[in-house]
Parts: sequence; C-alpha cells; structure tokens
Amino acid sequence: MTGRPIIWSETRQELCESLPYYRAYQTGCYVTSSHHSTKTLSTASHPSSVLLKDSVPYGYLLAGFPSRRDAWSANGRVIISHGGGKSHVVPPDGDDAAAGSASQPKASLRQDQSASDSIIRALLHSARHRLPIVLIAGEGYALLPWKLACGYAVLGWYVITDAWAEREANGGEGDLGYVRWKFRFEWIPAQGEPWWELEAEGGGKGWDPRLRVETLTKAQRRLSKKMRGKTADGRSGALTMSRSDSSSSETGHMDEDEREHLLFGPLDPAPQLVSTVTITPRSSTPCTLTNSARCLVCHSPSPTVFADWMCLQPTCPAFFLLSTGSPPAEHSLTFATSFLRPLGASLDSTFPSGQPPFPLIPERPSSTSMDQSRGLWCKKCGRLSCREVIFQPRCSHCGSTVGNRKPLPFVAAPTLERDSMDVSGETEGDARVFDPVISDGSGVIMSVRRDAGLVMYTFTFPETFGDCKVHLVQSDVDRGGREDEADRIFEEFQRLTWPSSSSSTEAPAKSTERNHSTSSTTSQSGTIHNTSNVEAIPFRRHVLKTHAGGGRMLTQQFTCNYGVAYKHVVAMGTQPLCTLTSPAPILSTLSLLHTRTRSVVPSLEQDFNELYPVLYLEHQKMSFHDDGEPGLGPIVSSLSLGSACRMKFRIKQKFSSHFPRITNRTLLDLPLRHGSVVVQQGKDLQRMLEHCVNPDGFRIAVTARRIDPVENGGPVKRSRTETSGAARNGSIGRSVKRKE
Ligand SMILES: O=C(O)CCC(=O)C(=O)O
Repeated sequence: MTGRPIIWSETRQELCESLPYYRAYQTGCYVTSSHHSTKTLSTASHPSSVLLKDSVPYGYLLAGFPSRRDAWSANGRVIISHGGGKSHVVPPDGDDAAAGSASQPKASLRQDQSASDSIIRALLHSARHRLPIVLIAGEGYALLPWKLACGYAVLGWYVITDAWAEREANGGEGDLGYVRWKFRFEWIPAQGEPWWELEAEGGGKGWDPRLRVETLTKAQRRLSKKMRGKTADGRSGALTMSRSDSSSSETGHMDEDEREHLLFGPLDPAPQLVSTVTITPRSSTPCTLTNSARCLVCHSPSPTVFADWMCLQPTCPAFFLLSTGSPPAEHSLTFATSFLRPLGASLDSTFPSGQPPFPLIPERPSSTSMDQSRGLWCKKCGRLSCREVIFQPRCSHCGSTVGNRKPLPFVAAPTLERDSMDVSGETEGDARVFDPVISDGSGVIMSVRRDAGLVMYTFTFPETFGDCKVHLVQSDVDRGGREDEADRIFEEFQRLTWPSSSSSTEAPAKSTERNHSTSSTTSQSGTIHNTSNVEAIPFRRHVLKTHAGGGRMLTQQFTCNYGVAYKHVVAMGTQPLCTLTSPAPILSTLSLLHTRTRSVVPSLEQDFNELYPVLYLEHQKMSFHDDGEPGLGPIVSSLSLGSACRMKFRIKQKFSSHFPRITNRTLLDLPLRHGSVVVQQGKDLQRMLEHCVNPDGFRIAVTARRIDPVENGGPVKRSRTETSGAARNGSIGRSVKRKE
C-alpha cells in the first residue's frame, strides 16, 4: 500500500478554500445551514411531531486522536468514529484492544454528549436519511494504517449506517463515565474502489510529496475523471452505478424524490452546497442498517455493535448495561464480528439518481467570473492550492498552472444611483438610497455639507471616544456630479493587474465592455490588456507571519504596498511611491485622496506617504481590525472602487465595558459605493474602534496613511532593486493588527 491520494493538501486553508463540501476551519465536521431553501417534509401523518430544523453535514474530517473503540476496518470501508466536541486528549491507557489503538493517546470526554449537540444532531440527521457524506483523513489521524505524508487527503463517499450512544468510563471506581455518540461510516461501492487500493506504479516506492515531486499515476488519472463526474472518454456525465438494489429505502423515512431534493435541491452552483431542511423525524432512533435488536425496557432498537448486545439509547434505564444489569468492563468490550463487515452494494442506493450528488474534485472557476477566490485542484499531482495570485495561479506542489490561463474579464465602473440621504434606511422606488446605520444610543451625530461638486457626510463620535470623526466624501450625483476620476482609476488598476495575453479567446463578461484609454487595448473578447511597459500592480495574497494554528496561512485579500515599508503581521515588501516611476493609478489615487481628505480636514498638512491597495474578488471581505501602529498619523483615508460595500465601525471588546449604556458594539455602518472616500480622523479611532469591510462583489480599495518611518521602527526602504521582482514579497511589511 503506497497511499497515493487523488485530492490532497498540506494546509487546512487549502482544503477549506478548495472544497465546497469542507469549509470547517475549526470543527471536524462541515455542517451547513446557511442555504435559503427550506422544505417541510410531510407532517400530516405526524401532526403532533416537533419540527426540527436540521443542517446537512457534507464533509467529515478524521483527524487527531481516536476515542475509545474508534476503528478503521475492512481496509477503510468501515470506519467507526466519534462526533461532536466536549473532548480533551489523554495519554494512552491501554485498555481498548478492540480499537487496535491501545498505545495512542485518546480523546476523552469532560461531560455527556447529547443528541441535540449541533454536530451530533446533524450527523444523526444524515444517518436517518442516509445522506452520502465525504470523509477526509488528516495527517494526525492515528488509525490510518499507512503514513499519509501530507496534511489532508479526501478519502471518498461514505454513508452513516448506524449511530448510537456509548458510555465512556473514565477509570475511576464506580464512575460510569460520560455519554459519547458514535457513528459507523461505510464506503459507498458505486463510486468504485478506494484510491488507496490502486496498484502502485513507479516501482512501488512510497508516495511522499515532501521528498519529491509526485504526479498522478495513470490509474489515478482514470479515477480522477470519475471523481470529477466525467465519463471515461472525458465527457461530463453521471457516474454510473447499479440501481438494481433499491430495497434499502425501505426504512420509509424519505422517498427517493425527497432525498434527491435534500441532496440536489440546494446543490446548484458551488459553493452553495448547503441546505437547511425542516424535517419531521419519524423516530427518535437513527437508522440501523446493520443488525439490530429491540430493548425490552424502552422498546427502541439498537444496533448490534458489541459481541454482547446492549441498549444504546441514552435515555433508557438499561442504557449500556449488560443483560446481567451491570456495566461492561471496558477491556472486555469487543465489536460484533458482523458489525465491522461491509454491507457492500446495498448502500449504492444512497446516491440519489445513481450518482454522487456533486463531484469530489472541485471545478475550476469560470474564466468569465470574478469569483476566483477559491483554491484550486491540480490535475497533474492532485494537490489543492490556495489562489495566491490573481493571474495564472500555480500548484504549490508541482508548479503546474492550475487556474485559468487568461486574464480576468474587465469590470466596468458601476453606474451610480442617486445618493439621496435617507437615514431611516427606507428605499424610494427602485433607487438605492444612502442609508448609513447609526446604532441607537451610540451618540454618533451626522451632518451633511455640499460643496464644489462633492457631498460630505461627517459622523462625529461622542467625546468619550476622544476627538474622533468619520467622513464620507463622494461626488454629489444628486446634483449631476460624476465619478469620472474614480472610473479612470478603476480601469487603470485592472489594466495593470491582469497582464496582457494575446491568446485570449474568452467571451466578454456581460455588460462589462467599454472603451479604454489609449494605453490599453481591448480584445474582441472584452478583456483589457496591459500593453504598456509600466510595471504591473503586484497584487497577491501574503503569508501571515503570526498564524497561531501552525502551517502556512495566507491573508484573505490580494494586496500590495507603496511607500513607507514597515513591519507587518504579513510577509510583504513595498514599492516606491515616486511621482516619476509609480504606476498612474497609484499617483491618481493619491491625488484624489489628498483633495477629498482636505475638503473635510483642511488642516491636513503633510501628504500621505503610504498607499495600500486591496483587491477583493467576489466573496472576499476584510474582517474587523484597526490600522493603529507606531508612527501612524491621525488621518487614514481610503478610496472605494467597483462594487458597493458596507463598512462597519465597532468598539473593541476591551473597551466595551467602558460604555455600559451602549448595547450594540457596532456604532456605525456605512454604505460605500464606487468613488466614495472614507476619512478616519483621530488617533483614538484606531485605539478604541475597529472596522471591517464587506463588499457586494469585485472591488478595489486604496488606503492612504502618513507614517513616521522613524517611529515605526526603521528608515524608508526605497531601493528599486530591493523591492522589485521576487524580493517584493520579502520580509518587509507592516504591523497592522489585521484579523484575516
Ligand atoms: O476596503 C476598504 O475600504 C478598507 C480596507 C482597510 O480597512 C485597510 O486597508 O485597512
């Protein structure tokens, strides 16, 4: 066995960004409940039943230490695992031979788990309705019988055949221990053989991407086609499976259509893999596909998990007691032989319509969409990589191009709607009105001024926050104003961000075509090309230096820096901010920011000396953070380009107790649109408040600051050679406390 996975990653971020069915950074089970579609399954026959709003678990991670009696059996076709939290890791106790892991540390409980705990409830829901679920193994999964040699690997499609509760004794005398829920997962044969059973090629040497570049073998490539939902000849199509045995739907919980809806209904476009389903449970007992027997005390069935049958319903007085009425000795508990044997083809009907509900291998994003922020799967080696650069991202393992080879489509500046102020947040007709939200009791006061074609909204914070103001300055579109300069800057940024490509043949993105300035050309496809010799804007995602979880972690957004170079939680370099050599959109932005900032803060004497452009692809945002750092001047000013967004200001947690009468920490929620300039005024603003930004779609923001380089800890680095090419993303960065 060489263990050559077909979908694998080194970091959790690569896994979670690439796989729409596994976005759980913290928990071991990806449960989703965010989908808008809900469905109530027939309740007429159960008028008194309680409606449960259940989430669907899509991916389950086998990682870390097993709990007692977890098992990897029949070469991974049967897996017994524990769900739900409330555990901590304890050293080996050697009393559980059945799990074959007596020498491993184990996850031990601190309190009872309950069927209503969110993850357990979702897994029970999955078991009841026999929903396919994807299992992923992590490097630390101690029961894997071979060395994984990478961080994570997708195993394949499983179904939960049984769910039950056990008592997990802690070893103390008379101690009954805590209730632990367990799940039996079984491989769904219709998907084919597990990849770890493929014949080894290449001399049978162990797969180890940490030692050498590994590429997929022929057999793996064949299997990967299936995992992409492609037929053997490469066409897109359903995975075939035998539908001859459909008898397993005889639990009567849900008919084929209902299950199909459950799985397919919400599955339309990735990443919306999610479903919130309102279900009337027909029984409090999860489905049991293996042998079961009924308890004489509670009359509920329990699966025959152990050689000695016990009632496994935690509410029953006979729960986890032998027929003698006494609890089993931990070391004498062994699995019933039949329980670890696969049920095989009878599970194939758990794939609705005869095929997995979605391909295991994620699709490449469409070249005409700005939703490019996801991770990518490499068809050469199977590695999942985060998209680190916008154009031509490469596999982090073998270096192959993994994204689209073409520049992204050009996005035209949005047509501006009227800004009429409406503090109540109501809309007039179809027009989107300016609707800042000032939270009740915040004491924030708004004033409006119009001058020189601009409209200026000023939000003054109460004195207790020091002398703080936020200004929003934008063209007065209600009085015929336009954002021509912002339009130009937005176009220029894109021209210098997507490098030229003469081979582009992509179709134009709808309503994005427009005329371009003379320094760029537009292909017939509507793609904008950089034909000048000006250096590209080096947007990329940077490595977070301070990632607590270990492993490589990238910032969410694509960023770069111009001007003062300083220490940062991310490893990034800086570009010179120079009137002769800096790219046109950088200089135009700086000039626009100076003009608009001085319209509300005429006392601004010194110019900004640092610009921080941020590019948000669709679905990206910036979490709460402040810009405070040594040497930061009192004014921070930023320009919004492209999609509209909301920018919120809230009191930092550590200061919330200073304001007992303010119940909502978010004091101000501002609507920004293309051309908006936000001016943050006052040092205390960064000290006491933090802000976040949530864009509606593709957006570029450029923030300007004045930094004292001496106070900030070092001289300004302006050497051209030092900041160009690869060195650009070196260790010089900034010290902003960004929460990515
Ligand atoms: O996206 C924005 O408008 C602001 C970005 C920001 O907060 C920052 O760069 O610190």
